[in-house]
Amino acid sequence: MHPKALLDACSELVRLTLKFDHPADAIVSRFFRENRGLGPRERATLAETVYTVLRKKLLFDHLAPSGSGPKERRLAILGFYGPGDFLRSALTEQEINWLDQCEKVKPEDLMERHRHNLPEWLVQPLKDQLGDEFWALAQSMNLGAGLDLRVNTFKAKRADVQKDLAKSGIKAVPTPYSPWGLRIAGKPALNKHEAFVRGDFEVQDEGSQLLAMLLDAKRGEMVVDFCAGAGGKTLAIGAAMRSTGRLYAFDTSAGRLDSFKPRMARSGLSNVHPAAIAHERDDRVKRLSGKIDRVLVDAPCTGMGTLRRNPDLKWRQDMKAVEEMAVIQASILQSASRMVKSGGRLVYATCSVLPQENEAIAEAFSAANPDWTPLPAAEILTGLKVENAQSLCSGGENGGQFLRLWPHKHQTDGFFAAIWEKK
Ligand SMILES: C[S@@+](CC[C@H](N)C(=O)[O-])C[C@H]1O[C@@H](n2cnc3c(N)ncnc32)[C@H](O)[C@@H]1O
Repeated sequence: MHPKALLDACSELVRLTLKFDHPADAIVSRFFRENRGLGPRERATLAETVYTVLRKKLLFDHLAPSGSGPKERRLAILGFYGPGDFLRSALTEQEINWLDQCEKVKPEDLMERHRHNLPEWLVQPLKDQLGDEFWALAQSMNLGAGLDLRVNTFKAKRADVQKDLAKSGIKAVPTPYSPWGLRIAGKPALNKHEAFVRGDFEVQDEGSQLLAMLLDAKRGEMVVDFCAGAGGKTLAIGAAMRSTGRLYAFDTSAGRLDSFKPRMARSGLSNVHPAAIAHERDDRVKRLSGKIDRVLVDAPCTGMGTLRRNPDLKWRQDMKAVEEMAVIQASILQSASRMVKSGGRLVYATCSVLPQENEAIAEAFSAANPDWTPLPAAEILTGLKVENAQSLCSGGENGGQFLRLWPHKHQTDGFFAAIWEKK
């Protein structure tokens, strides 16, 4: 595609995304469906340009007014993903001069907000938790996420998948914490790879793998993944159960559960039972009261731990959304907990880095439910032979109570988990 046409397409996609009326990934996918002639490199340029604009929106909004032409074009120029010469061949002389000026701006000349590119409502809760480390987090949140795989241990061994990938020139190394994970260099297309089609692996962040591990589901048990969505963690749990017992995958979104079906077929698991529920007090849930060995509540959340992948979320939410989410999270956790039998395990997890959705929910649950014993995440993970498990945790008397993953420290998305055992 001619550079000018590609820049025009980038500007149009920036314009569509900045309406914030749908999630950015849905808008990008739709644009690709409607423009089927786009090749893989053009798609990469379009997607990365839009994501850079979303990540650095405050900086670019600050720089854009000094240029001319439609605002979305100026933003697309600032965020353009590709060689500088290629971009410049699409620009007018005036635009080239403006871009040169923008590229000379030094970070020390910028205000804080133009450096961290985070909305004010999110900055203070992060600074309160992290102090000086806030800047390392802000920086890591404004970079793209890496690519992790979870080996389907029901079908394959990690070392064999690693060798299979190497044969096709894909470099993969074991993830530092999850015994199921491989970290891939770069972003190779994997969905047509033989090992993927065979169901030997799924794409899954190492953090999500650790959440599934905390449930520690065993062969033959009755287990519920309460907010199963497209089933990422369900598949990990099902493989840990060696396709035995019964694993219910509940979600209020039938659409998400539908997209789980092809993944389930690939995985070879026959113990998974997906079921759409109307809400957390659905009759299906009530019927299982006191019957389940382990329940995972991977609760809906603001997703503030996933800004590397979903940078639009920070502009589409606010503190009011966090507070509303907390009410839903508490209600789901309370309902889901009723299914657990005596001696059973409950795990509450989010992909948020905000204490309102994490520690506050877990501590309120513990206070209101004295018949539950909180279990320390660090001990569970150490027992499962996760190296340096303590470094993944925080809270409680010795800092090992909750799983607390951070992009800048652990190269995962931001995740939280709390665990209890029913007395
Ligand atoms: C964080 S996502 C789950 C991701 C999924 N566990 C995975 O690993 O791919 C949260 C899910 O909760 C579902 N959800 C929202 N409200 C719910 C409710 N009241 N009961 C059960 N699921 C709910 C959403 O549809 C969404 O799929």
